[in-house]
Amino acid sequence: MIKATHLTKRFGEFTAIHNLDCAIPHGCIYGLVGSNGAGKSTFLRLAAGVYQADEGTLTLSGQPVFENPSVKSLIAFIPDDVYFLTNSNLDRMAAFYSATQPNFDYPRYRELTELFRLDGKKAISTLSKGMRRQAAMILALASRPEYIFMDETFDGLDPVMRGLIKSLLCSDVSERKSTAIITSHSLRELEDTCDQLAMLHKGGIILQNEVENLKTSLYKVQIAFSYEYSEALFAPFNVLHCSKSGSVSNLILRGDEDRTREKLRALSPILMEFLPLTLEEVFTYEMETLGYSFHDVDLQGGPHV
Ligand SMILES: Nc1ncnc2c1ncn2[C@@H]1O[C@H](COP(=O)(O)OP(=O)(O)OP(=O)(O)O)[C@@H](O)[C@H]1O
Repeated sequence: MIKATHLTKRFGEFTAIHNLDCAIPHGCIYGLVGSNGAGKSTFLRLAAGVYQADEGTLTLSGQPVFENPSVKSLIAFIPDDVYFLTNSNLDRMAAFYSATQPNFDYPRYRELTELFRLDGKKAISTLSKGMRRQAAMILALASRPEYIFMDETFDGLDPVMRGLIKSLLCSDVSERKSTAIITSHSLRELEDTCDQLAMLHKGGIILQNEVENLKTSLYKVQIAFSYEYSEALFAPFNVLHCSKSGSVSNLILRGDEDRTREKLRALSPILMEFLPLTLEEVFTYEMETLGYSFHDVDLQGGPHV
């Protein structure tokens, strides 16, 4: 379990992470989505023990991580600007990792190098940005970490590589019960990989939930009646959003779907259709109810509502 309690990090007068709480269970892929400057990298650096919190705590399996080498040795951290030893190649980096990471797995390293078709002898300085990201991922997965933290990992990767990294991450987490935190600007990038999603905004988590709960928490209903009616007809329902055009209303609803269907049917509609929402739509409406606009957080691949 990764647990942050009232976590706060300041840079001088500026508070980058403010009173953040979260609990991430073992075997979970936790997606942290947020706009530029939201605090994603700062949170990951706190989780990886690179930064010390100014207030609050962050623990991995109950242990503080800052200046705690035994806990740090269980972590693989891929920062947004991946770092390698100067004049190094992947094989030399693997030798370095095997000396510092207690679970480094050479057969797995070779398997992954072949899978990614990277030449272990080639100088890292000559690899493309995307290839350097792949190299960092190989080293991270071959380290057999208990915790894997990836900052903007899919940036600069082509769709095939993105798919490969996502599937390797998912199988690693499900087979070994490791725990992953991945960050992105794009909700769409994370939704097919993560078990839980959190929206970070100005250093605080404003919305977090399991992806399955998010997907089923809200639904859209298109409904029409032959008689004159106003939006007051829907007062008994948990309506987050209603728009009416002629006799047809589009409703965004929360609550038990079967019961809602039954109650709406009792109003004798001439048309009634239940439609699923995309995750982006769910975030949009959930954030609206919290007083935020999805557009304020300025995510790439914004909502289509
Ligand atoms: N070392 C630092 N010194 C001063 N301010 C910092 C430092 N690191 C981060 N910040 C500030 O903290 C805020 C959060 O930065 P952070 O890098 O965590 O955001 P982010 O969500 O990862 O952004 P991006 O998506 O652009 O990478 C920003 O306003 C940034 O300027």
